[in-house]
Order: sequence, then C-alpha cells, then structure tokens
Amino acid sequence: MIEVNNITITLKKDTVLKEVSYAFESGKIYGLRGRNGAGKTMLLRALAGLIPVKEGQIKIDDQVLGDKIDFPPSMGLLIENNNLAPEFTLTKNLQLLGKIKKVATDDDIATTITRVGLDPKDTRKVAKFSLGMKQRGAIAQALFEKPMLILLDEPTNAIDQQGVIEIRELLAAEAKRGATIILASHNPEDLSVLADEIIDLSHGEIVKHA
Ligand SMILES: Nc1ncnc2c1ncn2[C@@H]1O[C@H](COP(=O)(O)OP(=O)(O)OP(=O)(O)O)[C@@H](O)[C@H]1O
Repeated sequence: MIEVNNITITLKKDTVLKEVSYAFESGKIYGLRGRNGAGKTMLLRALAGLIPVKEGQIKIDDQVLGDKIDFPPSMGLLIENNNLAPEFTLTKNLQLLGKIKKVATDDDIATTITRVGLDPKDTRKVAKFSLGMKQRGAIAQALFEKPMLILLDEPTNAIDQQGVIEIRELLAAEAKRGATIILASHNPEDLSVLADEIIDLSHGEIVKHA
C-alpha cells in the first residue's frame, strides 16, 4: 500500500505538485493523465524517492520515504530516457544491475527479456538497438527483479502496434502478480485498456479521479 498524504513540491519557486493525496493498492494499475507539464513525471519521481518531499508525506507500506527509507525497497522504474549502458548487451546490462540486489537469477533475466519481446541471446550492444528495442529493454530493466512498485513514464512510447498489445498484457500480468503499477501516458488506449483508476492532473493538482 502506497499512501501519498498532502504533498506539495516546489522546485525553483515553481509549485510542481500541490496538495496531492492518493492511496495506491497492490495488484492495481493507476494511470496518470494530464497535459504536458501537469506534474505526472514529478509525481512519479516523488514516489521513486528522487525528489525530497518536504511538505506532506509518502508512505510505502507504512514506512515514510526520506525517513526510514530513501527509496521504495522493491521498485522498478522507467522514467524518461532509459539508463541502459550502450556498450553492453541487454543481458549484460541486467546482470550488472542485478548484482546490487541479487534477487534476480540469470533465468529471471532471460525470461524477462523474452517477455518484452527481445532475445536474451542477442549479442548486439544496446547502442545498436532501435528506439523501440531500447524502450522494450528499459521495460525489462523495470521488471526483471519482480518489484512490488512499478513506476512507468510513457511505457509504450516508440513501441510498434503489436508490441504495445504485448506490453499491455505483460503489465496486466505484473499487476496480477500483486505489483502496484503507476504509469503516465498520453495514449488514451493505454489508460482505458490498462488502468483500474485514472488520475487527472492539472497544474500539479489532482483534479479528478475515476
Ligand atoms: N528540474 C526542474 N526544476 C523546476 N521545475 C521543473 C523541473 N522539471 C520539471 N519542472 C516543472 O514541473 C512541472 C511538471 O512537469 P512534469 O515533467 O511533471 O510534467 P508532465 O505532466 O510529466 O509533462 P509531460 O506530459 O510533458 O511529460 C512543469 O511545470 C515543469 O516545467
């Protein structure tokens, strides 16, 4: 359970999130909707522990972000550009990242790469990947450790039509596993097909949710 309690975030005198409160449950997919600059990415960043929250509070399973924990302990993240090292294969990238937490086996890595529609045996460096392949790789990076909180900014960007259907199925399966998924998207179909709840943001405020 993730609780956002009345957070206000001001960056360089701009209020980028204003009195935002929401409760996110496990096993559900939440869609963030709103115009460019509405605050979707800022909310994802705050949830990821990437922006200090000075007004209000975010609790991850009763632990306050920035107090007992700096980051959600079990989190998969895809925000803006992918962070894959271009000079390595995707498998090598995930193996290197996996060394920090040591929760994913080589089998988990291969399975996740297959699930995003790529080949775990591909010997090409990520630098040689197409845009859509890089995006699939970034989704694999967000999912390979089976995180309980998955934060995704525009996950289906650059992915071909058939791939979008596959990625949606994959995310639905992750929610079924029990993960909480919060995604920002400009694709109305991503939101209507995937989201259990849609949260509308405008000028940093939640204006509606359904
Ligand atoms: N580093 C920063 N410092 C100050 N303000 C910022 C910074 N980054 C973003 N902002 C501001 O925060 C507000 C919210 O931006 P955010 O990136 O969350 O919007 P968004 O809803 O994700 O938009 P988009 O649909 O374009 O991705 C915007 O007004 C933006 O100008």
